[in-house]
Amino acid sequence: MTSTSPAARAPLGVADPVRLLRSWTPGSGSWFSGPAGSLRTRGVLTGLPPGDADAVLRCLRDLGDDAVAVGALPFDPAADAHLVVPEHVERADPLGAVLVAGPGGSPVAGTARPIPAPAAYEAMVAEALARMAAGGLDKVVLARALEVVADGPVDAVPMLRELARRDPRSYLFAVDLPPERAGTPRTLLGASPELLLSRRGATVTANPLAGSAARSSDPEEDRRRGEALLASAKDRHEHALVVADVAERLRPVVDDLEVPAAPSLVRTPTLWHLSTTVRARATDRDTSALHLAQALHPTPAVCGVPRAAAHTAITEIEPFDRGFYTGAVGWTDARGDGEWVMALRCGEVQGDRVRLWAGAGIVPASRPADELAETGVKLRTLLDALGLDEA
Ligand SMILES: C=C(O[C@H]1C=CC=C(C(=O)O)[C@@H]1O)C(=O)O
Repeated sequence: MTSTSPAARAPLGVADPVRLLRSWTPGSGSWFSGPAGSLRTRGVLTGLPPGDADAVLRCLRDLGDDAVAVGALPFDPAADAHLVVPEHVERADPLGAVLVAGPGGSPVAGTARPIPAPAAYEAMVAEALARMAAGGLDKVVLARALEVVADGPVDAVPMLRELARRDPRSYLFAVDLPPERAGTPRTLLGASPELLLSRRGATVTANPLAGSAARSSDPEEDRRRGEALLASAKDRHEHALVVADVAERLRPVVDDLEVPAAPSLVRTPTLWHLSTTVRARATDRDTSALHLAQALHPTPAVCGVPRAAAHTAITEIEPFDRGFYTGAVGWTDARGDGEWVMALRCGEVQGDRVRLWAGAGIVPASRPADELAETGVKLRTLLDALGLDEA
């Protein structure tokens, strides 16, 4: 069955996930795919208040039971979110293991400038370690960026297909952002491994990740690296800080919180991560997925502990504004259901520019060279989609 329906009125259709992916073009709306399904939106019925989850839920309820809001939350909770009610919404099964056939497109020709230079990123990590030694900061996530300037306009379509081809089981997204230049679409696209929060009926799920190790092409070495990550005291500590924060912030707004005592391993094509799936029951119909996502964000997987000190350190140490990177992308609907995914392993495409980012959690046992290398591996997700070698 396939249908395209006005978001606010008719039931949502169930379409072919590959067709939905193939239907996406920059500026035409947004596209999401994850283990629970795919979503493609078109047009804008109305914009929404930038950060007010109560007002968003009220507005969706006024529009009808099937109304959906989609968009992106910035890293800085004080900055404006970008949320819209689309004109049309289609849903499909997860892309999952579905083969996304076809060539990914030719490599982008151009230059990539690291921001800051690699040695300066190591100095940033050293600065964070000095702040930790001085007291008052237990963990901070520090990011670096690559600014790609291409020889012509960058086509986000083959990039998205290549991301999907390489990792169809990740949380894939292409979100329309408000253009900075009239007539030039601006898209945030990526393949994130991390679910910030989903709510389906009463079931609430969060899946914090923190603690990473590069994969190896040799199966034996790859397995060894995964096991070493699971046994690493430094990474277990980095991870535990995130899980504790997520549990503490969810507890007041949910029932029956279940937090596993130890993490497990998850993998992307390039990295192993420590992962904990937190489950709970939502009891209040006025607490939507957006409310819950905002209650958690920014978790120490992207900010740090304590949150305020980490946020200050990020603002003072990083040489750029993160914008929507390390924010969240996703949707919430009139019933309060929704899914918000961490905006990681992503890039922003606009005209002839692509900006990509990667960060790493810094704890007192971190070493600058290791964190630089880890961010290099994380940048590969988007560099591979662009067909570029630089990291
Ligand atoms: C900040 C990023 O990853 C976060 C999510 C998973 C693992 C992380 C880590 O091990 O440092 C980071 O906290 C990023 O990919 O840019």
